[in-house]
Amino acid sequence: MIETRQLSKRYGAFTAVDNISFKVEPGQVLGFLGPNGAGKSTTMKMIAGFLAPTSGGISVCGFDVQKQSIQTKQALGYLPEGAPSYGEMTPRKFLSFIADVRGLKGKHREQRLDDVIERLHLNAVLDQSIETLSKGFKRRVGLAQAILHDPQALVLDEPTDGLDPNQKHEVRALINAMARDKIIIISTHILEEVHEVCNRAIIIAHGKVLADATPSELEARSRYHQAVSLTTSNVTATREALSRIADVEAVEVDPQDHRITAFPKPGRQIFAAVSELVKAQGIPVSELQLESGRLDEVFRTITQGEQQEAAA
Ligand SMILES: Nc1ncnc2c1ncn2[C@@H]1O[C@H](COP(=O)(O)OP(=O)(O)OP(=O)(O)O)[C@@H](O)[C@H]1O
Repeated sequence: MIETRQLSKRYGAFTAVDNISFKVEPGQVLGFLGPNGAGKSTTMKMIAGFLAPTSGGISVCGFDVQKQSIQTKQALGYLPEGAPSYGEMTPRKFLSFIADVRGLKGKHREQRLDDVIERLHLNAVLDQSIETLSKGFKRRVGLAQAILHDPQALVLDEPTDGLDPNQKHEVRALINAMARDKIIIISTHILEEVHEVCNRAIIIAHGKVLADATPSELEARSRYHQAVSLTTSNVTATREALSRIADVEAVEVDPQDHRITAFPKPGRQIFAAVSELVKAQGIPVSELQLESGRLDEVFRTITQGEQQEAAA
């Protein structure tokens, strides 16, 4: 388990992380979301033991991060923001160095090195200096060092930053494969990533936790939750017909793609009624979709609401 207890970090008078408490159990992939400067990296650095908290405590797999730093580092893999240090080293030398620091020996050492090199597809760049690698490869070298000792807990700061769509997909698959028995915390700006890899999400802003829920629970807070969207060439008539359905509260047309969205009255379901209407009136529809909710809208509402409160 990773546990933070009333964790705070202040830089002079500025509070970057403000009284954050949470527990993450094995099998959970926690997505840490928040606008720029929210305090995500600062929290992750404290969990990884790279930054001392101003107050509060952290334990990783039962070890106190500050008092048992060696045991914590054995139990934890950490991918910091940006590229690995030691840019003049090649990935081969860098990973070999990390293997030594981690105390890996003999056959096990070779197996772990082979495993991460293969998983992160590093073979082609093993002998090129890290500083000359593309951003995506630098990120993958960082990930390789984080998982090299096969730790029980992983803290990954923006693991897919700089990767192309194929690489993003592969790294998300890797995280999913590791998720079964590990404790994983990732920070991300990419909301679709939350769906693909996380089974829990914490939204923070100004160093405070504003939401802690599953991605589905967050989506259920969206005004699009249970709304029905469709695309048709017959926009005006369809809009009018939809607004006459008894359980429809409002109908909106996206000014950009002319997609029509019907919103249900609270607690009502409208998908069946909309489908029947489309069939009965022979409306030419190219897409008809029941919306689960939009995380981007929930994220904006939660974080901007907090900003407005802070300004008031
Ligand atoms: N060493 C430092 N001295 C003073 N302020 C700092 C220091 N490190 C971070 N901060 C401030 O603390 C706040 C939180 O920073 P942090 O990097 O944790 O945010 P973040 O959520 O990771 O942002 P991003 O999404 O942009 O990476 C920011 O306002 C940042 O400017």
